[in-house]
Amino acid sequence: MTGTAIEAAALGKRFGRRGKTALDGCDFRLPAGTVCAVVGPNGAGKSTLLSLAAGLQRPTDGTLTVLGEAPATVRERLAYVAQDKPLHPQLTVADTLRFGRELNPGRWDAKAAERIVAEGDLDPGAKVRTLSGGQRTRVALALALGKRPELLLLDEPMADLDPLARHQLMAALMADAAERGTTVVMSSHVVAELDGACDHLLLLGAGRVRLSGPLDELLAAHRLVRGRADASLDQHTVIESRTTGRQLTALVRPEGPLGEEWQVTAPTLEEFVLAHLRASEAPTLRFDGVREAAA
Ligand SMILES: Nc1ncnc2c1ncn2[C@@H]1O[C@H](COP(=O)(O)OP(=O)(O)OP(=O)(O)O)[C@@H](O)[C@H]1O
Repeated sequence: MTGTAIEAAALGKRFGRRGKTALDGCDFRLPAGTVCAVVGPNGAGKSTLLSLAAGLQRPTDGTLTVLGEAPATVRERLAYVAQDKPLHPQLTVADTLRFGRELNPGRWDAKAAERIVAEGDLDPGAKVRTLSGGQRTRVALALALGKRPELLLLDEPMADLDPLARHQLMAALMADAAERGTTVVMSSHVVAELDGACDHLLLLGAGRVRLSGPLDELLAAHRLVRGRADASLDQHTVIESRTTGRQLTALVRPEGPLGEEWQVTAPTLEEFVLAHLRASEAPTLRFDGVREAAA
């Protein structure tokens, strides 16, 4: 699949007249067919962005297009799993999936949905209200995948799953997305669960885009350096540096060759993301083809 899955231009969302600004001047483009991680500290605007993309809220500034259209007009082509995973508590698991089929005539994939449920050993006759948080997550993901969406929006989908279930569901989700070219946009606080799964990153901080682009390009623009605390990194953009005794460790965006006084390695995804989360003032970096509007 080619084209753009989501595009934001000067996107803003404010709650109430004098209320909180959740998103402010966000510009980014997400190509179709990618698996994108949305990362950022609490309150950064991740859930707001996902719910705007799902067409459940409207921007107060700028524009957001999803699959080339206004989000509310493409609801049939996307699936959204909210953080609280609202399901009907009185329905059984089987009824819930039946409901999914009725709501999605002509596109419901019963096999895909039933497989997700079966892999969790869920009793199809069990009422949703009797399920654990993790089991409900599984049913919500089954509903979402059964819909055969072109775009899957997942808000911290794995938060209440045990590590084995998380691993297994993540693998099932990624295999399904790869097979069908589904675009997946997934917010998460667990960087380790994104490693190997995501090929794109959108890092938000205080409602603004701080990193946007293919993960490999973003990572390749950074180096982890170790050296003497008195050596200079003046020529480079230092994202974060720490000094322990006489030793300095820093994540940098090199602006030229790094001198021989530095021991240079590629940062892991975790090192890269954590450094950016800690360094909230680091300059924005994007490789998504979007030219940032003048501040
Ligand atoms: N319905 C609302 N009314 C008022 N303020 C809101 C509303 N929803 C979100 N906000 C505010 O907008 C900001 C962004 O919230 P959002 O839930 O999008 O952040 P988040 O990045 O998803 O956070 P978390 O990681 O904690 O889930 C927060 O300051 C929050 O208080």
